[in-house]
Amino acid sequence: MPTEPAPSAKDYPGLDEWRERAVDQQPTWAEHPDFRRVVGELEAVPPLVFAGETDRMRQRLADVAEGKAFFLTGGDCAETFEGATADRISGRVRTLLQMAVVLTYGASMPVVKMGRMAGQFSKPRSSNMETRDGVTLPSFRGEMVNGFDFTEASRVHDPNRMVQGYHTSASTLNLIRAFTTGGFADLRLVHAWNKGFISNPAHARYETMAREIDRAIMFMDACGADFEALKSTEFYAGHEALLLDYERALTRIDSRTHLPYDTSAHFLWIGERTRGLEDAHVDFLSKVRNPIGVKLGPNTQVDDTLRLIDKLDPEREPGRLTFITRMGASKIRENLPGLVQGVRDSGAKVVWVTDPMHGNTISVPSGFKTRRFNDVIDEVRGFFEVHEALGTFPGGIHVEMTGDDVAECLGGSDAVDEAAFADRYETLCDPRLNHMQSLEVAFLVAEFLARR
Ligand SMILES: O=C[C@H](O)[C@H](O)COP(=O)(O)O
Ligand SMILES: C=C(OP(=O)(O)O)C(=O)O
Repeated sequence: MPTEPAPSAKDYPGLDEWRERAVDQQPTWAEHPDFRRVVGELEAVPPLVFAGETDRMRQRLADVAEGKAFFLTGGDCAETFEGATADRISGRVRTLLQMAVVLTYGASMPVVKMGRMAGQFSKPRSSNMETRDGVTLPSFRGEMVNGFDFTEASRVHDPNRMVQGYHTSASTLNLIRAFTTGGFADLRLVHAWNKGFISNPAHARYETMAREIDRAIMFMDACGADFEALKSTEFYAGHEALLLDYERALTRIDSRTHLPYDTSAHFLWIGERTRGLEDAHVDFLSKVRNPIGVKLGPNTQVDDTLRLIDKLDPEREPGRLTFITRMGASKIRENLPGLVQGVRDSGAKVVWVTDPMHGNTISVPSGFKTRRFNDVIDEVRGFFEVHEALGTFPGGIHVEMTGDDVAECLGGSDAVDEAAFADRYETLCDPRLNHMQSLEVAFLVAEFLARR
């Protein structure tokens, strides 16, 4: 509860130092006539999350760092404003709840659940420009920056989109909170979460597991157990902290601790393309109290990880820092061990998470970007093998997924093939696992975890 008025973030020493550093992947909107007004508006809006919630998440992640819990993250590659409907949000939340149940039941381990949701509206891109049929326009950078339509007007970087991003995040988060605390996430509804999804092998396997959970609950009920704890669940929101104008404008000084928190989400991560040690993103996130993540690609050196730890987690606080590795299936077994070993030997307690999506993107001749389900699984398997060999804890998984029956990643036991892309490829950026592929990944991870 607030005790005394908190100072303004503007006066917090060092919080704006990032402005003097190199900053990559940003929109070109500083000269836009609405830019200053929009930033002022965002500096005045209510925070999206309470600082105390982010502290609680940091504690939960400290359990992951100690090997006592598992960290599950999933959601769209790029959220869309139009996609923030009750059906779509509930589909993603239900799928994540199902994945979490599979993991909790299969591995007897608490799961920290986070949606790449309520803020995942900006994207780093390989190229600033996109050319189609001889016409070149700025690349799509997420709906908080510009539009997906390939027209000059739509591709303009418009700061007003940040306000729409904030409001869409607020309504998404509101529904997530309603779902996860208002009865929808009650573990006794474990069957109901499966309803409405297309019937398939993973769906059937989930049904069988849900029946076992039902029996266990009935048994506990007969023994007089108290089910209060089953009625709701903690669910966190995170996104890539890419747009520093937005993240800084939503940073508030917490009235309890008098420290800065980025209140746009509970958890923020720095992408592979913007994790330069002396650069703006690392500097800015080093100043906020949220639990934070850094994506690590295949070229990461152990020295990079140690220097990131010094900068982002100087107190070596378990739960503060998560490394999200995205090496690619063919590289993880070679490149990950040195990093894990170096970090372990330094005494730092970070959370290790695998993102088996971003190192496995391919393009097929028809032009679609996709990922092979087998590569995704192979990277997850490699992640578990490396940690097993080193005696460290494989702390979590981070996937791009949706509750919808899309066809964007190839394979799975109800095999998606390229022909299906024509009708069911919906992502605006990178390909996501569909509902069934997501459940399949969860069953596999549960098996790997249980085997430990
Ligand atoms: O999600 C990650 C990146 O934004 C994405 O992979 C970039 O894709 P691009 O290489 O097509 O720009
Ligand atoms: C851009 C992303 O990933 P990476 O930084 O690993 O490329 C992402 O997760 O959306």
